[in-house]
Amino acid sequence: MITSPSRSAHRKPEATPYVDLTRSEWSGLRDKTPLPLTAAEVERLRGLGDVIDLNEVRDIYLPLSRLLNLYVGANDHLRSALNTFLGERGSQSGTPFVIGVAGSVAVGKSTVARLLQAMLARWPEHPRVELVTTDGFLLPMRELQERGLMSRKGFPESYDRRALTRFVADVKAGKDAVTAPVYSHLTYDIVPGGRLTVSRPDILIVEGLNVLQPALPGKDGRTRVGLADYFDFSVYVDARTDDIRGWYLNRFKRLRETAFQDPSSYFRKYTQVTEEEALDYARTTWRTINEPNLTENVAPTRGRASLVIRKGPDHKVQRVRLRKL
Ligand SMILES: Nc1ncnc2c1ncn2[C@@H]1O[C@H](COP(=O)(O)OP(=O)(O)O)[C@@H](O)[C@H]1O
Ligand SMILES: CC(C)(COP(=O)(O)O)[C@@H](O)C(=O)NCCC(=O)O
Repeated sequence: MITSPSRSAHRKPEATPYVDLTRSEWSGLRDKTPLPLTAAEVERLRGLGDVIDLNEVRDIYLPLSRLLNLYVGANDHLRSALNTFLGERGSQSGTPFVIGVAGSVAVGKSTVARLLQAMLARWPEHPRVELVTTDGFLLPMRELQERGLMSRKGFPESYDRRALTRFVADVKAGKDAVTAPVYSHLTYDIVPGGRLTVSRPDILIVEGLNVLQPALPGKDGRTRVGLADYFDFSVYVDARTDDIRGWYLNRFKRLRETAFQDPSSYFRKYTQVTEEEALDYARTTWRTINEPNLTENVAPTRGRASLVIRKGPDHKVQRVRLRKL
């Protein structure tokens, strides 16, 4: 009797634009890239509560540094092809390669961004790497209060998104001395008169909660060019929401013993109450601000990232998903 093969045997593997790699598969892709940082340098770049060490740098961030070096080189070729085509209308000189780093509050994206900055700057092809965090583009506290947005801090509407996009567009266009406002975690506000200047870097890293958000349509209903449209590559730092919540609360506890003690800290009042009372405030902030923002705005942008790095409960990266199409 002839039996037909089961349906599933015939089913083609589902087409996906991603390649999923385990930690060890990904770490094997570092090839012979040398380790450019010392343990002391990694220590200096590590954020509060993060556990990144030299093993993590070797296994996770070296392959990424190698991949990005290859991408920057390929992008230069593409740029010269475009310049040849455009002739006089092409850009005068190289435009920076722009990398977005996205993820929840307290997921550790600033450590990832700082590590990438240090590692990418060691390549002779692109030594000038600038890092900008989007918190500088938050509306000043007074304006957030006036608009009733204090409990929406970090949500897309709490930023001057137009200024942020203009900033990245200007850097990408190769303008000299482009400036951005500066935020202070200490005062929980924009630093009055503070400016950060970026001058024609080889690479610009833009780190923040909402960097992968699509642009809102204009008043005429037309789509606008958004921040992420200027990215040549993007990284989403991912983890289970419960783990991130734990990291947020732990960090709050440790900040209470350190940065909050500073008389100019906005959070100084939480050093004057019991730890339990302070933690109650942090739990409420997580539940009413950071978690809804993660669920409604940040996590839905994950699929737009060129690379998703997934951390386990111990902060160590377990899996990596790279966009290949
Ligand atoms: N209230 C605070 N006071 C001082 N530093 C803070 C405070 N909140 C966050 N930070 C620091 O600011 C940096 C950015 O934090 P965050 O925006 O939560 O992003 P992530 O944890 O993903 O890097 C971290 O290095 C963190 O330790
Ligand atoms: C400043 C932040 C919005 C992060 O901004 P980002 O650098 O991602 O633009 C965040 O750290 C924050 O302060 N969130 C408000 C709720 C809280 O106090 O945790």
